[in-house]
Amino acid sequence: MKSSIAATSRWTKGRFSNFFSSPADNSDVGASSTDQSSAQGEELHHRKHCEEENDGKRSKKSHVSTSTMQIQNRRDEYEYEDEDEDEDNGRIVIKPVNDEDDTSVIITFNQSISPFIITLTFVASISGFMFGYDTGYISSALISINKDLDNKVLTYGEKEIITAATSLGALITSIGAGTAADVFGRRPCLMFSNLMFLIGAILQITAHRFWQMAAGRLIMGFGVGIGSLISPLFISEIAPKMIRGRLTVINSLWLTGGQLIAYGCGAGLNHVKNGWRILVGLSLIPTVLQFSFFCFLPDTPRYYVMKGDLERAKMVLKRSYVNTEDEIIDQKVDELASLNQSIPGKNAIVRFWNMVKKLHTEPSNFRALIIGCGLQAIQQFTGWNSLMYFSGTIFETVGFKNSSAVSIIVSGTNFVFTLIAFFCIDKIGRRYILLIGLPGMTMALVVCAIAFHFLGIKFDGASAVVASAGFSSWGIVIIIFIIVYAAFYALGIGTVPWQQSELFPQNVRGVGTSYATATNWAGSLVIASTFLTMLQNITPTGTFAFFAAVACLSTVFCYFCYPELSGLELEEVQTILKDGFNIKASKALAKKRKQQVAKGVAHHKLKFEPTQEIVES
Ligand SMILES: O[C@H]1[C@H](O)[C@@H](O)[C@H](O)[C@@H](O)[C@H]1O
Repeated sequence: MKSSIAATSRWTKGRFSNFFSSPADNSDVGASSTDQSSAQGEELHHRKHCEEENDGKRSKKSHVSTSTMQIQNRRDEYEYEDEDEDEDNGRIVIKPVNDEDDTSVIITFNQSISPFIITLTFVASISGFMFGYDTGYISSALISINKDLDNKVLTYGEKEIITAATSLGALITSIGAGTAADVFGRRPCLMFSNLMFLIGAILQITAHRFWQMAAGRLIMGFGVGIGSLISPLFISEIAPKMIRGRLTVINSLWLTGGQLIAYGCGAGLNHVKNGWRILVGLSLIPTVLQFSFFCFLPDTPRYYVMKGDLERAKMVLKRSYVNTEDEIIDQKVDELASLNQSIPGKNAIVRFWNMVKKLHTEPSNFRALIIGCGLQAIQQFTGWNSLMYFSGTIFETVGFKNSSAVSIIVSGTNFVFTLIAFFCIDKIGRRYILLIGLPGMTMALVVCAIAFHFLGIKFDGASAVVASAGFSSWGIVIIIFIIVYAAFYALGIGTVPWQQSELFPQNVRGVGTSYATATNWAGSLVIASTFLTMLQNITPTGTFAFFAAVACLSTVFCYFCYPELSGLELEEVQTILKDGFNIKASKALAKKRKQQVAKGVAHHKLKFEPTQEIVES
C-alpha cells in the first residue's frame, strides 16, 4: 500500500508567504530584529534561487491527496522534491500545500514571545486554576463537613451527589460553550464563568442544608465547564504556532497546581471549625482576579475576525507581535478573514448546523473527533478523578489518619509530572508520552487491585471495614502505587487530551472541542457518581482491575489511532488524518520537523524550505 500525505504549506506565489520558513526557524524566536531582517534578506535571496530552480521541477508529481481545490491548484503550480530527505529514508518528498496558518509561520518565526502573549496566557489559564481548585477541594471538604449540613453525617450517596454536581454542571455548559464562544466571544464567556464561580461559591459558603451545597456545586460546575473548554481554546488562538503546545500545557499546570493548593489548604483547614467554608471562600480570589484582568484585556484576533472587526484583530496582533511590520499583520488578518468566509451559512444557527454536519461527514474531522473524544474518555475512565475526589476517603480506609497529607503527595505528583509533560510534549512528542503513561498506569492499577485484595476491605453501608485494622504493609503498597499511577497519568493522558484544539480545523474547532470537553465531563460525572458504589458492589479490587483493563485497552487504541502531532502545522494535522490515522507518516513528519528545528538552531538563521509531503510505503 502506498499512501501519500501532503504536509506543509510554505509556498504561495506572490504572497507574503514568500517569507515563509520551516519550523527550524523556531530558533529565531527571540532573535534581534537586525538578525531577523538580515536573515530575511538571505531567505529572500534563497527563495528566488529556489523559485528559479523549482520552475524546472514543476509538475513532476501531481497525485497527492489534497483537501481543497485551492490546494490542488497550488500543487499544480509548484512541485518540489526534497533530495536531502529522499537520501534520508526515501519517503519524504516536498510538495506545496495550502496552509491555513501560513502567515502565522512568518509572524511566529520572526518574533520573540511578547509580554502581552504571556499576560493573556496567564490570565486565561486562571480558568485552569479554578477548574483544579474547585474540583480539588471537595476531597478535603467532604471529610471536614462532618455534621455541618442538616446536622448529620453525609452518606456515601450524598457525598457522591455533592461531588458529581460540579461535573454535571460542567457537562451541561461544555456542550454549548464552543458555540457560545463563537457567538459572544471567548473573553465574555470566561467573564460569565467568573459570575458562575461567584454565585456557586457564595451558595456553598452559606449552606446549612445538603441541597444548597449541591446547588452551589452545580452552579460552580457551570463555570468550570465553560472555563475548561474556552481557556485552552483562547490560549491556542493567541499562541505563536511553535509554542502552542507548551502554552496550552500551562493551563494544565495551573489546573494541577490548583488541585495541589486545594489539597494543601484542605489539610491546613481540616481541624478548623467551618474550615471547609474558608476553603470554598478562597476560590473567590482567582475568580475576582481573572474578571478584573479581563476588563482590560482584549479577545483573540480570530474572534474579532469572525465578527468582522478587522481593525481590532490587527490591534491585538500588533500588541502580540511587537516587531512585526504592519503589512504582515494585514496579511495575517486577510488570511483569517478569508478562512472565516469558508464557514458556510447565513446566520449562526445555519452555520452551527453546517459545522456539525462537517464534523461528522468529513473523514479528517471525524477522525479528529474519534481521537479528541476518545482521549478525553480514556482520561476519565482510567479512574484518576475518583482518586482526586475520594483520595481522602481511600487513605482513611487503608489506615492513614492524616489522609489529607497523603493526598497532597498524590496531587503533588500530578503537578510535578504535568511539569515534566510540559518539557516533553513537544520534544518527545504527544504519542510517546501517551504510550509510556498508559502501560505504566495499567501496571500500577493491577498492583493496587492485588493489594486491595490482601488488605481485605469490605464496605458496609456508609463505612469501610478492613480485615487487618490499622496501618498495614498492603496499605503502604497501595499508597506507593497510587503515587506511581499518578505520575504516569500526569505524564500522558492527564495532559495530552487538552491539546484537543489542534485536532480540529478552524471552521469546526468550536463544536469539535465542545464534543471532546463534554466527553470529559460526562466521563467525570459517571466516575464521580459511581466510584464509591463500585467500591461497595464490585470491591476495591474489582474497581481497580476495571480501571486497569480500560488503561490496557486504551494503550492499544492510542497505538493504532493517535498520530504524532508535535511540531506539525494545523494543516498538516488535517492532511495526516485525511485518509486514515497514518501513524507511520505522522511519526516521519514529526521526526523531520525535529531535524529541521535542530538544523535551525545550529545555523541561527531563517532558512527557506518549501512545502513537504510524506510518502508512506
Ligand atoms: O487534565 C486534568 C487533570 O489531570 C486533573 O488532575 C483531572 O482532575 C482532570 O479531570 C483532568 O481533565
